[in-house]
Amino acid sequence: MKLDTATRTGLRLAEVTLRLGDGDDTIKALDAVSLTVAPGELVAVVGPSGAGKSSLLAVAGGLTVPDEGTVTVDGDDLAAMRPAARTAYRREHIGFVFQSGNLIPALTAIDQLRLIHHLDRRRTGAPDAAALLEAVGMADKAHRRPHQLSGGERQRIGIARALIGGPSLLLADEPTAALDRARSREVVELLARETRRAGVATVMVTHDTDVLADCDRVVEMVDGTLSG
Ligand SMILES: Nc1ncnc2c1ncn2[C@@H]1O[C@H](COP(=O)(O)OP(=O)(O)OP(=O)(O)O)[C@@H](O)[C@H]1O
Repeated sequence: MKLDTATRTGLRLAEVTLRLGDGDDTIKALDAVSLTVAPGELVAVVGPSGAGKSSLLAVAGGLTVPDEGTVTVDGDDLAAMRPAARTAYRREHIGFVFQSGNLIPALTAIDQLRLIHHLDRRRTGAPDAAALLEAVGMADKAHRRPHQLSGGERQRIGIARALIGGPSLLLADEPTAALDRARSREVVELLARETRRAGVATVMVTHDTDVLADCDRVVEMVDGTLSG
């Protein structure tokens, strides 16, 4: 399961500004935001509703190109890529974890991972599906479908699926929103452990103050600016 992580430098946002809306309604969803996340580091982003947390994940993941500033993953400038190249780059280097796992209902746990592996055939050196299920503590439930799993178990599969391509960057959008307190802690502990083991730079947006102790660093967004 060893990946070549020696050349990784992680995520770097430098003076990123993103304007949304038109005309007089234009707002700065991100206002000169700078953030560096090292390989193996888990950074939590907290802040009130509308502060710009989703916008931060969108630019970090190359889903939105900022108006100003640069976003680099392992030194590769996302904004400088053509859209098709950026999409390919995202598939190959960036993993996403969603609020509720977003699993495919008809597929077993291991097939959720194998599907991504299959779509991403070009990758070499990525961890195999069985090993990843083992790593997230789900080896004994590999053949269950999502409706036969708890919310926390589904989220474990969601994390394993995000890691299957051996990404450099992992972006998690409120991964504990659907979970109770104990399950939330377990899922974020897992995220922290896998972040370190896989040497991935992880950014997690959360409203959940219970899970912050398991993060390496907490930054706060207010009105499109970052502090912490
Ligand atoms: N397409 C859009 N057009 C105009 N304004 C937008 C658009 N999308 C988001 N916004 C505004 O940009 C700001 C930042 O939104 P964003 O979704 O990034 O906040 P957030 O911190 O993720 O909020 P929440 O915690 O509620 O998810 C908000 O003021 C929002 O109203």
